[in-house]
Amino acid sequence: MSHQAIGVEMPKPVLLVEDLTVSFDGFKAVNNLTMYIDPNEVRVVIGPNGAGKTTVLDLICGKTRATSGKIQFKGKELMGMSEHAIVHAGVGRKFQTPSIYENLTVFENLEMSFPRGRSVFGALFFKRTPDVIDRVKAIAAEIFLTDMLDQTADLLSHGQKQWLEIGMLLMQDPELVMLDEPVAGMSVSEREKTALLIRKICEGRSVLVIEHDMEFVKTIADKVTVLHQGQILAEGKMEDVQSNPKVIEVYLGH
Ligand SMILES: Nc1ncnc2c1ncn2[C@@H]1O[C@H](COP(=O)(O)OP(=O)(O)OP(=O)(O)O)[C@@H](O)[C@H]1O
Repeated sequence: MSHQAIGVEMPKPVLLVEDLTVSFDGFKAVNNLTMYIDPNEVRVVIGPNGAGKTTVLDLICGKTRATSGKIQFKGKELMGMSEHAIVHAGVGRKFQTPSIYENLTVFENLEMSFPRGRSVFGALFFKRTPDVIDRVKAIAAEIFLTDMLDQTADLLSHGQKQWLEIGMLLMQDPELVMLDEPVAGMSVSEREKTALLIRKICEGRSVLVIEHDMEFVKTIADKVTVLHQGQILAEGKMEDVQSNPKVIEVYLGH
């Protein structure tokens, strides 16, 4: 038997985070964090308030500079790159606060996020070509807003605005999508649809989500990482993490 036949082929992680630390005036908000995210994986980061979850996303998207460690995306080091270059490399992030244009239609909001529409010249000479229209329509269908394409965004419900923002990220076809508390403030039915949406968008890309709603986490997560005081307390399948006594003590038991 050859050696190759013995080993099981592991997927190469899309995102590799190793020994990541950020210190704010000596306080380590993220402390020696190592995690790997696979292609097509939905990873959910949970943990108590102040555990460092948002800071991890800030570090990956270049908003905050790490003190030390590695962040590699598809083999490319992201540390030291500008936020813009990180987006360009294929990492999209949705923040908690919406950044849609309320007085533009759903169509226009999506259209503006098409990569060609983004530079000054792109915006000036932007043409509503069939490929743009097709892409806007395809994304609108994914985010449940086909019937709202001609409505201005201010008429959308809170949940629909959140979907629109996810749609604007998807227009750029990122390979890693990061979502910070995507279902906060949503109704039960909007949560269910958001879960479907996340399970759909992880086909062909990876999704990293911060979430507090455990019922929602159960429905979307391939794997869960529990953060506590900037470090990983536990990691694995939701069932295992949920029954982990350490996790119950610091987080789920409260
Ligand atoms: N720029 C900063 N300067 C100083 N301290 C910071 C900074 N950013 C975050 N922190 C601190 O780092 C810790 C982790 O914060 P972070 O927002 O990442 O936690 P979190 O797990 O996302 O919490 P929550 O669930 O409340 O959103 C907190 O104690 C916070 O006050």
